[in-house]
Formats: sequence, C-alpha cells, structure tokens
Amino acid sequence: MSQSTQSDADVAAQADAREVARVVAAEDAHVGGLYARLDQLRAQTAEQLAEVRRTEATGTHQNRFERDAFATLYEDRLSQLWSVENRLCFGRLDLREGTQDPRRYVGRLGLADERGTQVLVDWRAPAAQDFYQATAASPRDVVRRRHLLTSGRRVTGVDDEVLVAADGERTTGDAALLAAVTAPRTGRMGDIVATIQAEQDRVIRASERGVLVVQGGPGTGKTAVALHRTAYLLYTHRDRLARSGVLLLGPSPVFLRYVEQVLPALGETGVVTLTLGEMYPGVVGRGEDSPAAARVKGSLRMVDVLEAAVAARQRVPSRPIRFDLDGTRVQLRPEAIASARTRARRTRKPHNLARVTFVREVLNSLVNSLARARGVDLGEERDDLVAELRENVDVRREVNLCWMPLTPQKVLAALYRNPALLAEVAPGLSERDRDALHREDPTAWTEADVPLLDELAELLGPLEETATDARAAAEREEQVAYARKVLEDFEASGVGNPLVSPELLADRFATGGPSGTVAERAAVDRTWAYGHVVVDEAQELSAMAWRLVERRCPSRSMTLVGDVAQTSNPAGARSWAQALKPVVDDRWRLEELTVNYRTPARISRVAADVLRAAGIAANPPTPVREGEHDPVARPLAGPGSVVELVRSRFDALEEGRIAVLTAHEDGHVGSDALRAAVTAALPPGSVAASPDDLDATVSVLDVHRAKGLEFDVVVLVEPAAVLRRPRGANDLYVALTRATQELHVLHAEPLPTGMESLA
Ligand SMILES: Nc1ncnc2c1ncn2[C@@H]1O[C@H](COP(=O)(O)OP(=O)(O)OP(=O)(O)O)[C@@H](O)[C@H]1O
Repeated sequence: MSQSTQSDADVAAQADAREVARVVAAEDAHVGGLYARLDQLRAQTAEQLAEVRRTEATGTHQNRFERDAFATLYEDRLSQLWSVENRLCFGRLDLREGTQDPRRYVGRLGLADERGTQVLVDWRAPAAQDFYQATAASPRDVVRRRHLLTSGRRVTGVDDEVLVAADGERTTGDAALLAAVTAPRTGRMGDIVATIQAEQDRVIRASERGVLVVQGGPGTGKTAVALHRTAYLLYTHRDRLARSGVLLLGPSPVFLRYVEQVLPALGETGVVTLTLGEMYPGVVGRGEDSPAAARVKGSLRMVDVLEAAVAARQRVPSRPIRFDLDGTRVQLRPEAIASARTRARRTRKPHNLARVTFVREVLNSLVNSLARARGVDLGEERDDLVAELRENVDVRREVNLCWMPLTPQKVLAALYRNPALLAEVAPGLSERDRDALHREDPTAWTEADVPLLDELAELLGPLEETATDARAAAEREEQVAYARKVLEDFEASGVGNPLVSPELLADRFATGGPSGTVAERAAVDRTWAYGHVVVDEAQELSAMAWRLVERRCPSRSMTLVGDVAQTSNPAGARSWAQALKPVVDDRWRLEELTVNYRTPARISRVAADVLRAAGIAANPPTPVREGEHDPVARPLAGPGSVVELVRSRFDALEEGRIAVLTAHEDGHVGSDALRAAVTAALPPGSVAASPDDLDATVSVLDVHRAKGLEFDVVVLVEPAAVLRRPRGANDLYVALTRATQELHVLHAEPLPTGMESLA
C-alpha cells in the first residue's frame, strides 16, 4: 500500500516537474523573443546614430543644431536600451478573460514589435500597476501574477501567484521576494522592480503634487522606494521634470555611492544627486561639528543672527567723515549716512544690491556739499563731480567701510573667528552656544555651515547684478521652438520616446547659451529651482537645512523619506510635524511603510526592545522573515576579540559583506584602531581601507557612517558606548538593524536595557 502511494506521489511529482519545465521553456522562448527585439532596436538606433554622425555639418547654425540634437537623442536612447539588459522582463500578468490585453509581460521598459504591438509593458506604465497592486483580497482583474526568475538572458524558473483560481486554490508566490531579500549583499544597492510590494507601489505612484512624507522603520525599503519613485515621476512627467530636474538629497557621499547604480539600472541618468554639504556651489561642507555646534547651527535662531550680522555691516560712524577733494574740504555727516542707509534698506533688496542705492544716496549728499564748497552750478557740473567722487580713493574706502560688498563666506567666517562680533549680533544665544560656534579655522566648512551660507547668500545677493540679455533670450526662444520640431520628428521616427524636453535639448546646443546637462547646470547654480526634490534620511535635516531645501523647490513638490526613530543629528527631527511646521505648516501628507525586508525577526526583536526601553514611541516594522541565526553576545577583550570573531565569520562567509560597527572612531576599540587590527589579520584587499570604500568584504565603521547601509553580518562593538552618544538610543537602533543575516555583539560593559536577552 505504502509502496503504491509512494509511486503515485512520484508520478505526480514527475508530472509536476514536466509541467514546470514546459512552462519555463515557453517563458524562455518568449523572453528570448523580447531580447531579440531589444537587439534589433539597439542595432537600428546605432545605425541611425552613425548615419547622423556621418552627415556633414554644413551651412547654417540650424543645420548643425539639428544634426547634434538628433545625435544626442539617439545616444540617449541607445544608452537606455543598453541599461535594461539585466532582467529585461521579470513578470507576467494574466488578467480575466474579456479584459483588454489579458496577458501582459512587465519589464524595465516598454517595447513594441515591428507592427507596433506592445510586447513589453514598462513597469511604470498604468498597464503594469496591477502587477504590484493586486492582492488575493483585492485581485482587481488579475487571475495570476507570474515572476520570471532569470539568469542572464535565460528564464530559469517561474514563481506563480494565483489570485483567482477556479478551484479556490491559491498560491502565495513570495519565492521571488524571499530570494531577493535573503540574497548576499554586494555593497551596492540593487533595484527592486521585480518585487515591489503593494504598500511600496502606492508610494511610488503617488501624485507628485505637494509634500509626501514616507515614514518607515529600518529596512522597509524607504531608500528603494524613493529611487523607484524618482524613476516613476521622470517617466510620468518627463517633459516637465527633464527640464527642471529632480534632486535626490542623500545623507552622505558614501550613501550616494551605495545607491548610485539603481537609477541608471532603471534607465534614468539625469537625476542630480547631492549631499547637504554640497548644496552650496563652490563650498564642500565636509568638516565635523561638535553636537553642540550642530544644534546651534541647525536652529532657526540663526536666521536672526545672520540678519543681524549683515545689518551690522551697514555702519553709520559716530562722527563726520572729512574729505579733502583737490583742496576742497567737504564732510559727510552721520545723519546723511543714516538717511542713505534707511533708503537703501527700504528697497528691501539684498545687501549687495541695496548697496547701489546706498552709494547713490551718499554720493548725492557729497556732491551737494562739494558743489556748494566750490561754488559751482550743480545742474551743469553734476556728472563730472559724481565721477570725481567715484574715483576718489578716500571716498571709495569710506563708503566701503560703511557698506562693504560681502560674500557669505566672509560674513560667516568673521562670526566664527570673532567672539566679540558674535556677541554683538547674537545676544539671543547663550555664551555656551556662542563658544560652540567659535572655530580656529573658520573656513573649514561643515555640513551644518552650508544652510547658513545659503541663508546669507539670500540676505546678501550676488556681488554684481547680472544683466539679462534680451537678445540672448529671444535667440533661446527660437532654439526651443526648433528643438520642439526635432523632437516631434524623432518621435515620428518610431525609435522611442525622447528622454529630454525641448528646453533641455535647446540648452545643450544653443551657442552662447547655458550648456551641459541639468545636473551640471544645477550644480553651479545656487538658485536652481528643481521640479521635484527627494530627500532620503530626511529626519536628519535641521530647521536651517529645511529652509535651504524649500528654496530649491518653490513648487513644494517633494518626497521626504525617513524614520524619526533613527535621527542622530542633534538638530534633526523628533517628529515630522515639528520639523515641517516652519516649512509647509501642516500641508503635507503621510504614507507609512510597515514591513521590514532587511532584518530578520530574530534580530529585529532586540532592536524593538531597545527602542521601547529608551521610551521612543515608534512602531518597529514587521519583519518579512524569521531568519536563521539568533543574535549572540560575547565578552569584548580588546581588539583581539574583535579580530578573532571577524576572522571566523570571514572564513565562514562565501559571499556577502561584514561590518564592524563601533561607537566612535577613536579609542582602542574605535573604528580606526579596529580597522588597522582587522586589516592586519585578514588577506590583503578584504578590508575596506576607509569608511568610504563599499567594495571590500569587511568594513569597519563608526555607527553614524552605517546609516542607510546594510551588511550580511554585523559585529557590534560595545553597545553601551553607542547608547552614550547624543541621541544614542537612535544610533543603537540603527546599528541593530543593519544585518540581513547575523548579528554578533561584543561588550565589556553591561548590555544596554532591552538587550539583556542576548546575555
Ligand atoms: N519589495 C522589495 N523587494 C525586494 N527587496 C526589497 C524590497 N523592499 C526593500 N527591499 C530590500 O530591503 C533592503 C532595505 O531597503 P532600504 O535600504 O530601502 O530600506 P530603508 O527603509 O531605507 O532602511 P533604513 O531606514 O535602515 O535606511 C534593501 O536591500 C532593499 O533592496
């Protein structure tokens, strides 16, 4: 009996295997056809590009423009076609009978065959939405969702999710997701197009209008969602956003490198990615602030301080200034200077621009005195007298001393260097706060200085007003009209949609006009207004930083992703409402991500306990898997114990990455010392030489550098010391949520409350 059951089961299994093999072979053939079409389009576009390049650029400027513009469009299209090689098609949707296009293949970009029939739907298109949104509870028109598992160009398996089955039987289809979340990490973030979950998709496709805050605990895919949303918005609002640009503001250069491959893999290369420290052209804010300095610099009280600092540079002397002008003595009285200052201030222009009014008024006053003293007719001599005054060195020096042309760097450096000046303009700051701002090298700019420089740039204005050239504007208008026509021709050629707007195309080629990509132009233009701004780790922004971001995005079309339970900046957000009140008041909407795709439940439970013990009110996300390894704690006996542990994990690990996380850089178990010790013990090249290196197997970092990153194995050194940092509970929470597989804790001090279960 049991034998016959066994053989029945075998037969059934064999039949199943044959069926799976048949399905896989059919999908493999289909996907093969899609790659063939992709190859064909690549060849066709390359040929068109070569042809355009062969064309002699003769005759008019317009001819040259047309040739170059077409070449650019073909280049863009070609690089887009090459960017989708990996997992070109990853899914199939089977819809209810009677639905239009009941079988849809979903992939990285849209493809049509030679007859113009759609053969692959771009994941961002409305027709692909059900691939991400349909659930068993709300299947929409979807009968089955199929994930295609691929290796190179071949389909190696399928993972079906049957949402509406005739026999009521449903399959879950989470194999693709589980495979993705348990895969070894490479040091670079990958895209998640194939497995975007419904709550993430809602955020990705949300309207671009207004301010959208995406709150989510560690590992909920906030960064992934922010990047996919960026790609989605560029696809959906290409015309507007290609022109104005999208800014992705990330927490650190290393984080931006960690995510830099995601958007190009989604076919988008034009996004401007910057850290806050890079938001003021000409300055890179890399220096470190003490927590006290960061808190003061981030506070809105600095608005008054900076205003006062600028006002203090508009001086009225206590005594008259006397001039000897070729033997004629005249004097400039304090009242005349005060009146010139009042008039200049009344213009409400920034300092450097209002200076024009100030100088004019002062010269008016002087010219009257001079004419009187010399007994000449002002009506006739006025221009000559003004010219004489303007050229006089003494007059220029004294006028400058009253109202000097200023740069933001100069004003801020003076405040940091000069305690007496700071005391004069910042009576509202305590002595301790003012001491925190004092700096020996005032130009060693930090990230928190950048919003202050930007604020000053607003108060000061440019050194010279740049005249607008009406002719250049008219020429540009002509170029834009011409570019529009080129784009229409390009679209009509059937190669695909152009990736740029007419304005951008015109800018790239207009002679004498602005040139370069949006990214290049925005990087040098402090007043660039982006069409959409995405901020990752947005909880770290101070009130002053928010003012800067707001100025870069007058349309207030923003996506802010972050987690207020992870804030480590002393000037960062404690709640979204508090942080955004001065920026947009209460005109923002909130979406929450609730599932943790990174950290297994066994590790997440410890992180949640720590959060609770610290009294931080946050809902830790629900882990998507239990995990295989319990977190463990061992005694810390100097650097040797760390080296020993890392070596054992290194030997055990076939693929993936290990991080050693410390409370500080300094000290005998700080990241600098441990990096040296671990480097000496492991094979050359296997340990990252600096925190910025993402490619080596082992990284040794202090915890704030690990923000946003993830590793297969995390070795956390002395959690009690992490807890003592400013906002230490948040930092410890960050450290405990970086691991995708294993967490090892080494400690000499007692474990912090919430971690006792590891002892
Ligand atoms: N739908 C998904 N499919 C596959 N992997 C996913 C999905 N969503 C997120 N992930 C993966 O989970 C990990 C965590 O994602 P991500 O870094 O975006 O989270 P986060 O919310 O920004 O975390 P943190 O707050 O800690 O920075 C990444 O490896 C990401 O690729």
